[in-house]
Amino acid sequence: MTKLNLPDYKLQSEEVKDRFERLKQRPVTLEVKNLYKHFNSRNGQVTALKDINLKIHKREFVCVIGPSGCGKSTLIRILAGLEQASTGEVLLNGNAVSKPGPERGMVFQGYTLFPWLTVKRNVMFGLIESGYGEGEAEAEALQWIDLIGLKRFAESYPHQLSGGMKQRVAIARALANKPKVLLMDEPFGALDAQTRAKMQAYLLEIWKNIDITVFFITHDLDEAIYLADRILVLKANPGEVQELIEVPVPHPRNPDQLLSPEFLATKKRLEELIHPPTTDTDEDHLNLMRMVHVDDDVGSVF
Ligand SMILES: Nc1ncnc2c1ncn2[C@@H]1O[C@H](COP(=O)(O)OP(=O)(O)OP(=O)(O)O)[C@@H](O)[C@H]1O
Repeated sequence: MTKLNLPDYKLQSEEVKDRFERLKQRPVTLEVKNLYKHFNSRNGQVTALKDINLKIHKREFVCVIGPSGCGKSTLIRILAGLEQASTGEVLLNGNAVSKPGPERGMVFQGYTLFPWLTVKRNVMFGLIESGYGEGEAEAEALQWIDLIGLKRFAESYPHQLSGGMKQRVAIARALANKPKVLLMDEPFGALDAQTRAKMQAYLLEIWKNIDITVFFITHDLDEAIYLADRILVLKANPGEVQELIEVPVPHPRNPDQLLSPEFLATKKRLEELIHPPTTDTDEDHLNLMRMVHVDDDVGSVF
């Protein structure tokens, strides 16, 4: 097998370097400071998050990856104000976050639409809650429904929509309240590969056109690289920052870049971080010895 000669994932073209320079000059929208989260469990205290520090700039797209149990969902729930930090703080445009608020829209994996409401009513829901009158909320909701390409389905119910369409409505519903930050916890995790790819392109298109900062959890390395400006890699037990990677893939993103050297170099680095090579255990050696002993031909393979 030919070995690919990949560049260092830290190597950035002038174009990418310039983009990060500009990005870092934008105001900080979301800041996490010295954040710890402990849970009490039957087996004692679990430190789900340890000393997390992070500054996310206006209109930045940050993806979060890490092994199961590294605290991704706990972190996004704290950012959403659904969970409290044990110590440390979260600041949104300099103000401490302690509960959910309209400046943070949320889209999670399960289809969280109200099944008894039409698409239009689902999108209107948050607007009515925040004080819009019926007519105004309807006009605003219809604009968002149009933007997500579901105008024909405004009067449909969630069960009449495909998975991808439901998530588009969930995105429209979150964005209708004009949040500053969109918090997404594996929003495309339940979709088939083709729909997922469409949703990624679609999300990037929306992000390009509106003033929104995105914090996006995923298990899919390609998805993280394709979408993110930076990727936050967490490790487990305790959940802490392992690396914050500046994705060296230029914008605008397109699916052809999935095979570009900088994309593959970033993926290789993420794989090293997420799935470090396992070392041989005593057990592996025992099994090998057993194989060599029982067979006359097997031995020649080694
Ligand atoms: N309410 C809770 N009570 C006790 N422990 C919890 C609670 N919520 C999370 N934990 C623990 O905190 C750690 C982080 O959990 P969390 O669900 O945030 O991880 P995750 O990275 O989102 O995992 P996954 O990728 O599997 O969804 C785990 O050890 C989990 O068992």
